[in-house]
Amino acid sequence: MVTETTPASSRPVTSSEAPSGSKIVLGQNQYGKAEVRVVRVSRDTERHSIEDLNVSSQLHGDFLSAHTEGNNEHVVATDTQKNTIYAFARERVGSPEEFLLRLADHFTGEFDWVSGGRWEAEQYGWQRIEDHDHSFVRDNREVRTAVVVADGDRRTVVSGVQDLTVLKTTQSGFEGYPKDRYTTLAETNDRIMSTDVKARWRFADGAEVDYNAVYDDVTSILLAKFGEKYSSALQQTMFDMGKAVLEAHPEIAEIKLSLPNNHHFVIDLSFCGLDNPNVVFHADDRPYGFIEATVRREDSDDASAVWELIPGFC
Ligand SMILES: O=c1[nH]c(=O)c2[nH]c(=O)[nH]c2[nH]1
Repeated sequence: MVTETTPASSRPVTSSEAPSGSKIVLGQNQYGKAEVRVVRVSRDTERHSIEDLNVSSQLHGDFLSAHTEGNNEHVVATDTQKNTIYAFARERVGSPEEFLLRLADHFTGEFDWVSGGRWEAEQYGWQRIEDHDHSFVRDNREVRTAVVVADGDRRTVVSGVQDLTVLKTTQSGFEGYPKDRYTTLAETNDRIMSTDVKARWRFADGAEVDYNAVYDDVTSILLAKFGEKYSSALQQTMFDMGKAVLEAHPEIAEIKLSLPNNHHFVIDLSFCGLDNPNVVFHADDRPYGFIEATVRREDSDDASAVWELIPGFC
């Protein structure tokens, strides 16, 4: 007879029977290599160029026996996934979206049990130093992002931008909001408005896209709309930004925006007898207002399964 020393309730469940009697099964799972930093130098001529990416690969498919039996015959090693990223970069990158689509096709085509996955990239910009052929300075203006979700033959491409910090010194206000006993905020029709633009736009299935050109145009539209007209609230400006992107790009089905309101408070300088007509501000880093929305075509398809794989957006 085996003597029990650990109370049954605190033992890990090692069989497929939970204490409640219901069977324990493997739920959603994915695995791969995260954050493979790959820098590709194009050096066909003396005038070099750089593509600087941070790529993650996650496979979906039949990996049941790896989890439940320790059988790795389906487990394409994460190390192999990393090597594949480097090897594919040897041929070309082109755009993060095309690069990820090639990885998706490779892994789903090469391994029968890989039914799909999620490939993601951040891309960092470099600018030439004074038109130099092979010297560059990192352009930290923003980070470009791309995600490809594969599910069988379906490919969903979501492009994006983040850390694009913008500020306007006037033509922004916030008035007409409800006042209750907790309200202290003064109404204003002249304030600084600033945010770090984080956006993701999903392409309609099967769209033929020049991803680099669309990226440049979408970021220009977002910037132009931020400054263009008087803002009654960040909510209004955000919707205008998203709407303008969809109006200009029929191949985009929807765009999600996630915008912190980087508050700038006017400092009261009366303590030393000075006025302050919106000249000196305190740039507060927290707390911040947090304004998020999806702007979409009314008849766009439901891509909620894809968005579940892209956290951080409502
Ligand atoms: O643009 C704004 N939207 C808000 O919802 C809000 N709330 C707040 O206190 N300030 C602001 N500003």
